[in-house]
Amino acid sequence: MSTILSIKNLSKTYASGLTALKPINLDIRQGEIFALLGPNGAGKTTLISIVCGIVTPSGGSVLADGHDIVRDYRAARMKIGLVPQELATDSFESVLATVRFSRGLFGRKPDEAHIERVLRDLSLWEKRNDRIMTLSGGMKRRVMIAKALAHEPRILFLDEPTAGVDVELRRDMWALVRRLREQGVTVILTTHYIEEAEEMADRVGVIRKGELIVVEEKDALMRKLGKKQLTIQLKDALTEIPATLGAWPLELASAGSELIYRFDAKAEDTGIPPLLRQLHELGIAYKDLNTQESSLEDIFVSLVSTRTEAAA
Ligand SMILES: Nc1ncnc2c1ncn2[C@@H]1O[C@H](COP(=O)(O)OP(=O)(O)OP(=O)(O)O)[C@@H](O)[C@H]1O
Repeated sequence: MSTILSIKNLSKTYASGLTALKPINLDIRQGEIFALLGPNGAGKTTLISIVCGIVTPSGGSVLADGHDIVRDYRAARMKIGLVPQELATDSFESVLATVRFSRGLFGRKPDEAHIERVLRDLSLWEKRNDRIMTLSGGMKRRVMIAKALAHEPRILFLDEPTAGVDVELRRDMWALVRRLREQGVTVILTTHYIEEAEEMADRVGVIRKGELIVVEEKDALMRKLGKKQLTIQLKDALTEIPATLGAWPLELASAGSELIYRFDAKAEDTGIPPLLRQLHELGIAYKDLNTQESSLEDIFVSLVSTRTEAAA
């Protein structure tokens, strides 16, 4: 797969002296959905803002579809659509006029068929003559996306696209992002909802304190770092874990009625049969067993917290 966005040694130190990005290297592939995850203040918005020409980098370079974002700003910017975190709301303009205007800003020739397709895709066609200020928050968010797509960008940045939106709109957004990918648009999204990255992303990048600490295929990341959990529902609750089970990484839960065993999902030998045998020998009876895979959220939290400890 070819690279559509190439970020090399990109760094940013704000005038305040705060280093928001340590040198970052990242290649985004044509047509992928890439989720950029990180705690508050990690540098996600700074990274996006540099690529979109809103913030000046302190060092390094970015090529957007082959165009340098500084030297060849206009051509690079034409390739990129940005849906920012904040909604630009109180406009007296109609939806249609606003979206048409956005296209014009990039020097694109009018294309009513394209604008109609975008508005229909976002369920905004019926509202095209409404003034933006009269729309609901969810509809305004759709307008922001329509504006970002008006000039037919090849790379779309969505900064926290579903923050504060209802479940229905979130599902709609996910469907839209998938349709965009089918049309060949590359999507880079930041999100605090790890579930969203788990659902949508082909690859995941984790940024922490201005440093990209992980870039991986989502499935590989989940396989590699994923743990499984076996929950053993006991017939009779325990007050403590018997000392003879001390060698096992066990935890008591639900007031002693559940025994939790975490194991490496990729290991050949899970350790479950000997554990169950030992429970049997100790006369600890159980009524049910179930296993669960750790979510991307568990992995993310453990990645970010491990690094916190390492940095401390
Ligand atoms: N204009 C600015 N001047 C000085 N420091 C800034 C500026 N913009 C951001 N920062 C700082 O840079 C760091 C990274 O901020 P950034 O907004 O990129 O993080 P983020 O990962 O997008 O966070 P969030 O998830 O909260 O949006 C933060 O410490 C922030 O306070």
